[in-house]
Amino acid sequence: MEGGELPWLLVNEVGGIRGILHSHVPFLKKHFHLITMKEFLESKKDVGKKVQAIYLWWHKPVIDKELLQSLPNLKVIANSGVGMDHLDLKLVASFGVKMANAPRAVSSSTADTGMALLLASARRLVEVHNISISPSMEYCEADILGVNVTGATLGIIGMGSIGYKIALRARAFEMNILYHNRTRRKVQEEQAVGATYCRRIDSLLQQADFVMLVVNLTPQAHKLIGKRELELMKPTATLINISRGAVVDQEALVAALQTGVIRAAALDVTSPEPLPRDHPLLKLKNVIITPHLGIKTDKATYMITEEAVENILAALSGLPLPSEVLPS
Ligand SMILES: O=C(O)[C@H](O)CO
Repeated sequence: MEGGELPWLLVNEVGGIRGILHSHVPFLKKHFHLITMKEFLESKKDVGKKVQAIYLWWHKPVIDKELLQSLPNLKVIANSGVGMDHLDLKLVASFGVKMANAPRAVSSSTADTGMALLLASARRLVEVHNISISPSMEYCEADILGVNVTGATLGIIGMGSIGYKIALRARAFEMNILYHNRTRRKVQEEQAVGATYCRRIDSLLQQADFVMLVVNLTPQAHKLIGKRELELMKPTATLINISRGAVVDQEALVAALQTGVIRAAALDVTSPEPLPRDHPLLKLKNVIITPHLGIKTDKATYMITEEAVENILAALSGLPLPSEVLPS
């Protein structure tokens, strides 16, 4: 890609599985000279001093000490999503580099993904689709019986902006809503979506028909849901994870799904992603897995790039970043 007077922005690749979408490139090129990781590495890194910003697309490129050392004029890293668990925030900050995420763009589309998984699992959409396209189309009624969403209790663990938007959607489905969050929401906010606060996760797990995980992956959230927590859930309950795979003890989840400790799981995130093709979760009928679909709509992904550009331009002009993330 040819250069100009524009600031240099490093991206993992254009297109491909881990590359920014081709449709975003004209917009990015209005503001930046783009350089891909491949071009950067092929340049024997001597263009490193030109790079002022990195746009992380689906957690790539990997930001390590070696990369940071080879980019002496790097000012900012913008992330294409809200979760920053793939970045060593302290390491990045120690190089004087600012970081930003994209909370504005992600919350509605991620909440939609959560609700889509909830509905699909409740009504066994993948199984019934497979029956519908099978040559014989033979099935018994029991094979397609789902569970009710209307009137069921949804337990949301993690009531940030995504969790709250899930509550808004669940209310329209006439669900009872419980939530757990480190900080309790204001009473007016709870009332607006009809959500009841559970100080203890255990009590939410015991009451919910659907448990939705929406927490950030912090050290405290690692394997937050393990054997003990799964055993607290109702045998008719469904676990939905749109957070991070590591929030669930996957071995315990497989056992719980195989032995009927819980009814089903719908997972947009796993650990690792994707799972090895022989992983037991891929063989279970009561599991739906999607490939970290999260925000992936044409509009939301574009909004993420717009939010990233806004943050990068602010950092390069020495202005406050609209969605700066600081190491805790
Ligand atoms: O963190 C997010 O916003 C999504 O999961 C993409 O990583």
